[in-house]
Amino acid sequence: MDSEESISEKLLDGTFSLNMERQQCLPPSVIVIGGGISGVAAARILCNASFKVLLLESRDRLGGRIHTDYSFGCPVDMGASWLHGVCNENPLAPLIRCLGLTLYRTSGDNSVLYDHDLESYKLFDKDGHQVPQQMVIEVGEIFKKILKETEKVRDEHKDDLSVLQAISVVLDRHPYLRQEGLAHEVLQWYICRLEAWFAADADMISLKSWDQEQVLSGGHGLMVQGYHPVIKAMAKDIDTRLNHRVTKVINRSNKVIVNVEDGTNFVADACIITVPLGVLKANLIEFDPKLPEWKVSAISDLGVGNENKIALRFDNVFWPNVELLGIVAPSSYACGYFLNLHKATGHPVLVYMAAGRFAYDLEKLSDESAAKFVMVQLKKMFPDATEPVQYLVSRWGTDLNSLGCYSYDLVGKPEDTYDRLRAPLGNLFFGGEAVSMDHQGSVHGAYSAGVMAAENCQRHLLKRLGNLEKREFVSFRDEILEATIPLQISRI
Ligand SMILES: Cc1cc2nc3c(=O)[nH]c(=O)nc-3n(C[C@H](O)[C@H](O)[C@H](O)COP(=O)(O)OP(=O)(O)OC[C@H]3O[C@@H](n4cnc5c(N)ncnc54)[C@H](O)[C@@H]3O)c2cc1C
Repeated sequence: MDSEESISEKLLDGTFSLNMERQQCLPPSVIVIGGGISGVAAARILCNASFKVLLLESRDRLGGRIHTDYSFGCPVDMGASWLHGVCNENPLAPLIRCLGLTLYRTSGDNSVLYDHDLESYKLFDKDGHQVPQQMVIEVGEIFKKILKETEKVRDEHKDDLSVLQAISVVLDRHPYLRQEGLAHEVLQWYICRLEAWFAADADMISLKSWDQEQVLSGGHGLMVQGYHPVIKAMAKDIDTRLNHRVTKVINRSNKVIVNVEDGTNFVADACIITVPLGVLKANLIEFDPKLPEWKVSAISDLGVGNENKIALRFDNVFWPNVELLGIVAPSSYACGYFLNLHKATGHPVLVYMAAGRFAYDLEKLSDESAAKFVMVQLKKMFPDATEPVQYLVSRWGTDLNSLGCYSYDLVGKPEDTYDRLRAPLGNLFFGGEAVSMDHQGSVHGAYSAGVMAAENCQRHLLKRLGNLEKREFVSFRDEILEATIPLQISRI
């Protein structure tokens, strides 16, 4: 006779017959699809509550859009790198504190526009001349005025517009806000920074909702040791299958059957789906029964942006000790900037960051050509720049495991899109950054969305399986909240 343990093993790996009567003594079983922070958080909550959990991940690593690369001999985050909201209210703060991870605060400002201190910029024109700091400040003030005026445009229009449309209405009404020559290029650079936050071009971003997010307080902090330790700590002892790409999810009243690309099937009482929105949009997972129309439209009503990083490691540091080196240009598309990791971490690494259509265009280049392109940009600023000894290129837009970097609000997005996106379907629950209640597109938002999906799933299963009293609600957060160590911030 099978032991309790082996029965539940078989239940999860699909070798047990489907019409088997459930034995009351078995723990409820849940399959979590996707091993990014949302999936790992969901799996952690359920493991801690003594559920039988299986985490299926298509890549050969956990972390998803958190990807700390160590090939430079130091941590370099090719996906998320900032904690947005360096404060104790950040749901990730307790874990970051517990792990003793250091944050390098690039700005104490909560704004999505000025997420780096102005004095730590240096902007250059295409001929390598530094833009006078006074001009950078003055154009920054003008940009603020333009954005303030777009609020009036928003109030006047019943239907949503794009941020770019609103800016051109404002400039038509107030020609004195238009900038010429170098000042125009600096204005484009500010637009480029705004676009970077959403990872989308200004003609795609919703005027109605672009500034509605309540960004957590405490400013923005770079994870000096990288984000990976957070994933590693949370994923400890979770039954994880890497290289398991899910292709089909069959949702029945008392079971969920999950098919993997290699033909393996797994069965559980419920399933939490945390794959990126881009993967759902591309229909890479088939659902049986098909997803209802209201869910399908929620998936298509949200946008997914793109951002790519090209990290360069040098033998020596030939650039100034500022956090960001920017290049201004006649259009926001042609502007660019490098994050100086040397200032935050002491390692001679620059990270070029590209967003929106430009990020997609960069993916058309080979790694070598992309690195060459970036070096041309760098040499405009520093003609004596040495060649990099190593480089890394991300491809979040075309990688089938992500198909974009994070979600954003498209123009005209219906009000209830997020509610529909996160609504469960029988035994299926939805996690991932895009379903976050308040902080879509962020690591802490993705984490909270995973926790929420797990708690909803836990409640649902305990009710369905009728042993609510026997099991306690145990939350990962409760355990780590005990920690009283302060956040370690290397620059205040
Ligand atoms: C370049 C970049 C920069 C960013 N910068 C920041 C930042 O500084 N700060 C911040 O807070 N956020 C940032 N983000 C956003 C942040 O990384 C994400 O919001 C968050 O990591 C998403 O986590 P997730 O668990 O929802 O999704 P993911 O991390 O994408 O996890 C989903 C997982 O599902 C897997 N998967 C996909 N398809 C399948 C399948 N068919 N079967 C099984 N598994 C599958 C994927 O491989 C992946 O591991 C950035 C993102 C990018 C790409």
